[in-house]
Amino acid sequence: MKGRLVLENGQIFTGTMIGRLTRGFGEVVFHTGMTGYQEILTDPSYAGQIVVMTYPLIGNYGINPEDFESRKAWLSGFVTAEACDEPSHWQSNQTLSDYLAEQGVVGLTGVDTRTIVRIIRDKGAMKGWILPDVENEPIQVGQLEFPETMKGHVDHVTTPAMYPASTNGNYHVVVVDFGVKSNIVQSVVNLGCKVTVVPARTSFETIQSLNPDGILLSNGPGDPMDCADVLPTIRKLAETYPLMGICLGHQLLSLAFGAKTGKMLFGHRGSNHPVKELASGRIWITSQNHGYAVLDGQIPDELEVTHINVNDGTIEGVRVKGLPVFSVQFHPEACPGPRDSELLFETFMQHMAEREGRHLVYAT
Ligand SMILES: NC(=O)CC[C@H](N)C(=O)O
Repeated sequence: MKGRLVLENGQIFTGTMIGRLTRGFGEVVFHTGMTGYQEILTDPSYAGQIVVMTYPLIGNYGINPEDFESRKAWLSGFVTAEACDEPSHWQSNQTLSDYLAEQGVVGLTGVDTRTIVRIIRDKGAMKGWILPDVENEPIQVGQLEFPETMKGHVDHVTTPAMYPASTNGNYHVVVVDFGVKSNIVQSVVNLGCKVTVVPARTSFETIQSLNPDGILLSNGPGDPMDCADVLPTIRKLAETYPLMGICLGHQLLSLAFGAKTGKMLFGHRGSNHPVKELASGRIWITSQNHGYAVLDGQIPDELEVTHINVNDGTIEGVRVKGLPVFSVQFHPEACPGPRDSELLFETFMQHMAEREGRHLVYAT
């Protein structure tokens, strides 16, 4: 079945529908990863978005039971130049299209993705619809509605109730779930931590009653200012415990200490974004997925910028001066990779150990 991607600016792209043959609406963004589509499909940060893959062949290693980042696909649509229907990988048990269909997500393939990327790079991320072609009826762009896409997603994707992700370990980490990728949880479990995942709007008192050694603020979808109500809690957590923030968690920590965030023209979504660690001058290649950023030039005295993006100079990490509290805009859990910045989880462990006056001891 033929289908179309209709951009808010009136431009229309024709392709073949895959996955669920339905309508999809969202913010149209592009991702430059050659691999990692399974992680993209199941990363809750993409809720409300239609993701266009710039790499021309997607789906060639299929879908496997190991690489999910959450229990389902959250995004509104998925667009490729070519979607492979005959995957080859020893772990694969499903095609991309079958997975999308099972998850109720619409896909469009055979699309001129290069042109879409050029439009988005030029004009910025914009809203769009994927629509099935009904008997070649012309699409009346003027009659389509393009409502707000970046609000309300965190409440949708966060865990409805607190749960233990690992019940023993030397340190107890509470992960505040704004839409957490499972490999963020896994990264602290792998370091031997006891981990409890709590809903996004859990109070300071409830978290305190869990007696944590450290707090991890997760990634998540939408505009960080949509979570403005949690900023006082985050500030209190940061003033009480060692804390690490990732992506949305980084934006929320920065906001809690008085920084400002803003929407980027087209964001960073890919697996090879170079980031400079300012203290060492080292460059890390990182996985990224964000459309907002902490604004430069308005950093309050309490914060220090620790990392910047090499391509465009945007802020990629901050720390709170005098506290064992830091956050990064990129993804140190590195799924699907690269693993350059994984050591940040060990820094977080070190902070928890120092708070206890202990030497860092990994559980065996
Ligand atoms: N991966 C994330 O946590 C994304 C953060 C935020 N939703 C953004 O787009 O900037």
